[in-house]
Amino acid sequence: MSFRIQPAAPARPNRCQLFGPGSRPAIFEKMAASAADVINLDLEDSVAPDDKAEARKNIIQAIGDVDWGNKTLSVRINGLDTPYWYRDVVDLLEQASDRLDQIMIPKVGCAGDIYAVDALVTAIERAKARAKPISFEVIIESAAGIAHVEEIAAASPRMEAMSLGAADFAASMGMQTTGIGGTQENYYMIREGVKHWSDPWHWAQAAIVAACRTHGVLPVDGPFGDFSDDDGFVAQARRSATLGMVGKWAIHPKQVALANEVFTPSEAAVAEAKEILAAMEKAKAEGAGATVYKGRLVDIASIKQAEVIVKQAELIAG
Ligand SMILES: CC(=O)SCCNC(=O)CCNC(=O)[C@H](O)C(C)(C)COP(=O)(O)OP(=O)(O)OC[C@H]1O[C@@H](n2cnc3c(N)ncnc32)[C@H](O)[C@@H]1OP(=O)(O)O
Ligand SMILES: O=CC(=O)O
Ligand SMILES: [Mg+2]
Repeated sequence: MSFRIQPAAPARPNRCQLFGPGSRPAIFEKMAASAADVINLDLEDSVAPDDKAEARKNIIQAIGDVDWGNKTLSVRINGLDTPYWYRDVVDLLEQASDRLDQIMIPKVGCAGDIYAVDALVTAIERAKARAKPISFEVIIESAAGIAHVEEIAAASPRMEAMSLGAADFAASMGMQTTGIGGTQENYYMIREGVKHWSDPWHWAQAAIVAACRTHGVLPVDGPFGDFSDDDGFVAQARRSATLGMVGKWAIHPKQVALANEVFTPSEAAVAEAKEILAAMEKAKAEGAGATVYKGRLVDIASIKQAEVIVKQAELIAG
């Protein structure tokens, strides 16, 4: 371990982030009633330019009027390359109730993008004597974003979460696909005439996880566009969970239960983790740093691995 201890990420469940367009207020109550840990009301790409102002009003009203329970409530503002974002921030911070927890900043390309939003948010919070500071989450969805991912993760104490946005990421990278996440037909290796598909999102996800874990930020997998393909969603989510991500977006309500299931450690996984901890306690009492569990090595690093699973389960159980 480096001299610097790895900071813990925020201790709150983030298994599923359910999105809905701010221009579609009829679904807000349904979103609130869902089993998602995080709600993302959208002002950005699911809202047409002519509807931006109305969507802002809908969201500001719903933040105060709807019972969001104990969910993390977040609004995705427009990107810093648009004429909309400053008005999103000003109106949300000046007019929405303190129930708003978080702002999601899309298409971040460098730490300076976060600095700009932070400066504006901080000024309004001071002017309005806002009781609860707004936290930030960002989307890595451009070549610049992934190139500067670590400085972005470190950009502000407000930073709580970072998602991979597969759709815009693919476009920015010039990838030959219109699919949003998941298996890509042409990304395969071939051996003895048999195709073996590989994962084109893997490296970006791993870079995001490393940046997030270095700076105490929650790494999250973004959208999976084909909401008719449950198996594809689950396979993508399982890969993300295995890599260290804590949750995934749902762009349709049917994806919420799938994400919650994948990102909640199973009873069997928790039981095994606890058995490893017990085996290591016994080894320690006997003066050993390593022992054998089910025919395989476990040692002091295994304690940390097992604790990841046990702590995650405890966090979700509340
Ligand atoms: C690449 C990105 O940036 S992704 C993030 C931005 N995108 C978004 O926010 C899109 C979010 N999703 C949606 O807008 C919608 O789910 C759509 C357009 C994909 C599909 O909408 P619909 O055609 O209404 O879906 P469908 O008919 O299957 O809806 C089934 C039910 O779920 C409801 N519903 C649909 N979407 C949502 C949602 N996001 N949250 C809660 N409930 C929803 C519908 O109102 C309907 O309810 P009902 O049974 O009471 O009538
Ligand atoms: O905003 C999300 C994306 O995939 O793009
Ligand atoms: Mg996007």
